[in-house]
Amino acid sequence: MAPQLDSYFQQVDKLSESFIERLRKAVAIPSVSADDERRADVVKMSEFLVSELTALGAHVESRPLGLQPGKKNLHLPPVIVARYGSSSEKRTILLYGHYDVQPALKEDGWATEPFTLTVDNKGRMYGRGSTDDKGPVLGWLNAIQAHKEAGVELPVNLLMCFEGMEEYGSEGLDDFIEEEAKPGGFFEKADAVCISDNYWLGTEKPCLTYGLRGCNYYSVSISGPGQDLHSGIFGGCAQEPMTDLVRVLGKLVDTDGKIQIPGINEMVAPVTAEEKSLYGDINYTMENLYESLGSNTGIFPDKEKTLMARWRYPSLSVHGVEGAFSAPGAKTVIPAKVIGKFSIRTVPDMESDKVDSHVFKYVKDEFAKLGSKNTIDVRLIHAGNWWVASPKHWNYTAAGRAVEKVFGVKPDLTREGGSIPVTLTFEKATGKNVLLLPMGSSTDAAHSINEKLDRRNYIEGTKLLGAYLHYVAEEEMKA
Ligand SMILES: C[C@H](N)C(=O)N[C@@H](Cc1c[nH]cn1)C(=O)O
Ligand SMILES: [Zn+2]
Ligand SMILES: [Zn+2]
Repeated sequence: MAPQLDSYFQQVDKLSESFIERLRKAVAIPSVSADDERRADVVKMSEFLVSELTALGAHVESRPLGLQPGKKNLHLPPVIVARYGSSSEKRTILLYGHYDVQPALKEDGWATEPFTLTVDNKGRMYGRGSTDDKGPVLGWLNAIQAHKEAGVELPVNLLMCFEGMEEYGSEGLDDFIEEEAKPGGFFEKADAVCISDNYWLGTEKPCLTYGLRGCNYYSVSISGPGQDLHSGIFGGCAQEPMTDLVRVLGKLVDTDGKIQIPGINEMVAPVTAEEKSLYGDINYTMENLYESLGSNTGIFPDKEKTLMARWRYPSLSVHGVEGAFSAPGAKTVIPAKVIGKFSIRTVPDMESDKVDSHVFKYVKDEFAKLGSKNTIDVRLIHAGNWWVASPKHWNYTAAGRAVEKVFGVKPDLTREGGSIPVTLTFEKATGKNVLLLPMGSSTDAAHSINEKLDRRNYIEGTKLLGAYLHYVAEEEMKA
C-alpha cells in the first residue's frame, strides 16, 4: 500500500491550488439554509456538487425532499446521493456531509467578505462554510480526483449523501435515510459510515470522534400590542412583550451555565469512574480554550471540567430575539411581538420529548409568575438526538492508522459538543458503525464571524480522507 499512498499524497500536493479554487467556488455560493430568501443558492450549491461529482465520473442523483414543513411553497433543497465504484470485491463506505452553511453578513463583524474565500499569508482560508462543511465535503471529491490523476485505484466503493438542511436540523432527512438503507435502497450496501463535519480539539493533533450532543431548539413568542408603539406615548401604560421576554429568558440558565429548568439535569447519566479516567490523557489545555474563545472567559478552572461541560453535560444557550430593535442607534420603539430563540444541547440519557415537556411547563410557569396581560407561545423548532458509539471498531482502527501515516501522531479519541442530527439515524438505519473524522481545527470559528480553514488542514486533511479509505479497505472485520 505504501507506494500507492505516496503517489496519492504527491498528487494531492500537485493539485493543491486547484483544490483551493474548488473551495473558492463553493464558498462563493451563499447556501444559507436558515434563510428562505437564500433557498435558490442552496439549490445552486447542490448543482455545483452534482457537476463536480459527475465530472469525476461518479454516478450522481439529485433527490427532492418535497416541501419544507411549516412553510408555504418552499421546497427543501435536494439530497445529493452519489456512487463511485461498485465492485463486489470491495468494501463500501458511506460518506455524509452538508453543503448548507450558517448565515453570515459582513456587518456582523467579519474582517473579510464572508462569501469570498480570502487566504492570508499564514495560509488561513477565511469564508463561510470553509470548515463547516464545504472544505471537508470537497475533501472527499479531492481525494477521488487525486486517486484518478495519480492512477491509483480506490480500494473501496464509495456511497455519498450530501444534504442542504443540516444547519436547520436536517429537515426531511431521517425518513430519506431510513428508506434508502432498506434492501434495494441506495445505502443498502454500506459496510461503515464516515462523517467529516466536526473539529480537532486543538490546532496540532487530529482526533477521532465517537460522540455528539443532541440539540433541541425552541422559540418563545410574546405578543401584546397590535403594532409597534412609541415609548414616549405608551411607555409606562402598556405591558411590553420585550420586558416579559427578557425576564423569562433570564430564568433559563445561570452565570455558571447551570440549567434552571427542573427535570433537565436529573435526566443526565452519571459519570462512571472509567469515563472520568479518560479525560486526563486528552491533549487539551486551558490555553487551547482561551485561544478559540478569543478571551479568558471560560466558566471552569481546569480542562477536565471544561471538556465534560462541552461533551457529556447538557447546556442551554440563548441565541437571539426576532422582532427586537437591534440596529445601531437609539430607536425609541416598543416592539409589539418578540420571539426569543434558545436551544438545549442534550446528552445521554436525556429523552427529547421529556426535555420538551419540562421546557414548555417551566417557560409558561415563569411567564405566569410575571402577571403580565401579554400572551406567550413556546414551541420546539427542531430536535436532533445525541449519539455515542464504540470507538473499538475496525472503522476507528483504520482511521487511527491513517492519522498516524499522514500526521505522525496517534489521534485523540474525543466526543463533540455540537450536533449532527442524522448520525444516530445512519447508525440505526444501516446497522453499521459510524466514525467522525474531522478536518478542521479548534480555532476555525465555525458558526462565528471569520470562519476559516487552514490550508494545511484542507490539504493534509484531503490526504487523511484518502489514506483512511486505504486502511479501511484492509482492516480486518473483527468488531
Ligand atoms: C457539528 C456540525 N458541524 C454543526 O455545526 N452542527 C450544527 C447542527 C445543528 C443546527 N441546529 C441543530 N443542530 C450544530 O451543532 O449547531
Ligand atoms: Zn454547523
Ligand atoms: Zn457542520
